[in-house]
Amino acid sequence: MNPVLKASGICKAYRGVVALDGVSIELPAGSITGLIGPNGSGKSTLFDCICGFQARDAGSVMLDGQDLAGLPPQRIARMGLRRTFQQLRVFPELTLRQNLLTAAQAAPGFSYLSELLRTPAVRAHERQMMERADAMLEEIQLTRLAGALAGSLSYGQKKLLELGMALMNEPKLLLLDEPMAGVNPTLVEGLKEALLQVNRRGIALLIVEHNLKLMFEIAQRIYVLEQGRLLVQGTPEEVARDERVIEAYLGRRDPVTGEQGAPLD
Ligand SMILES: Nc1ncnc2c1ncn2[C@@H]1O[C@H](COP(=O)(O)OP(=O)(O)OP(=O)(O)O)[C@@H](O)[C@H]1O
Repeated sequence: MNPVLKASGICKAYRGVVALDGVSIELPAGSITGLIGPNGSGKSTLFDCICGFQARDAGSVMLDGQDLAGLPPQRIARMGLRRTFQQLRVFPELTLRQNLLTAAQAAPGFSYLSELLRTPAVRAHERQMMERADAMLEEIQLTRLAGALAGSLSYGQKKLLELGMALMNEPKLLLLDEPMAGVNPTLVEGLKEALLQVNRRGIALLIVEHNLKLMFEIAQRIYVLEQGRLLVQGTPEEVARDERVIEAYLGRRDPVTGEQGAPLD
C-alpha cells in the first residue's frame, strides 16, 4: 500500500542555522506516528516544510503519491493534509459553530457570483456544512457550547475545537504540534481518546508531543530527531531501548517521566 506521506531528504536552514539536514520520513495510510526530539531539534520546522508553510531548501514531499512541490499551504490543506499549531488558532470572538464553519471548505466550482446570489446549490452546500459542523460538535462533545464564544472556552476545550476545525474537511493526514501542551492533566485522557477516535476513522496522525508517555502508548512508529537529523526510527519499544535516544535525552530530562538525566525505561 502507498504511504499517505513520503518526505525525502528535507533540508532547511534559517540564515545559516541548519534546522533540518536531509530528513526522510514515511507514514503508512491510517497510522499513528510520533515525532520526538529535544528542543530545537527541528520538529516544527519539519511540519512547516511538509505543509508548505516554509519553503524547503531541498527534498520532496509526496501526499498519497502526489508531489506537493511549490504548492501553497491552503492548496495542500484542500488535498487532505491538515495541521494544528503549537499556538492555538481559534477565533475567540466567534462561536464554536462559526469557528467550525470558517474551516469548512468552499464547494469546488462555485463562482463569486453564485456565492453572491446565493443560488440553490450554494444554499444546499451551506446547509451541508452546517450539518457537518453540528456533527463535529457532537464528536468533540461540545454541542452544549455550540453558540458560546470560543474565547470563553477552557484551554483544553479550545484544543478540542481546533481539532474539530482541522477535521471539517476529512483530511487523510493530520499533523498535530504538541496537542497535549498546556492541557489540564484531567483532560489529557479525553484528548487522547479523541485522537484515537479520529485515527479509527482512517485518518493518519503525525504527532509532535513532549508527553512521551502518551506518545509511546498511542504511536505505532516513532521518529527521533536530534539537531536536524534523524537519529533513530522504530517501534516505541525499539526507540525506548535505543542507547542513542537515551544519550540524546540524558542531561536534559527523561522523555517519559520528565525527570532529569534518567534513562528511558
Ligand atoms: N523562524 C526561524 N528563524 C530562525 N531560526 C529558526 C526559526 N525557526 C526555527 N529556527 C531554528 O531552527 C532550529 C529548529 O527549530 P524547531 O522550532 O523546528 O525545533 P523544535 O524541535 O520544534 O523545537 P521545540 O521542541 O522547542 O518546539 C532551532 O535551532 C531554531 O532556533
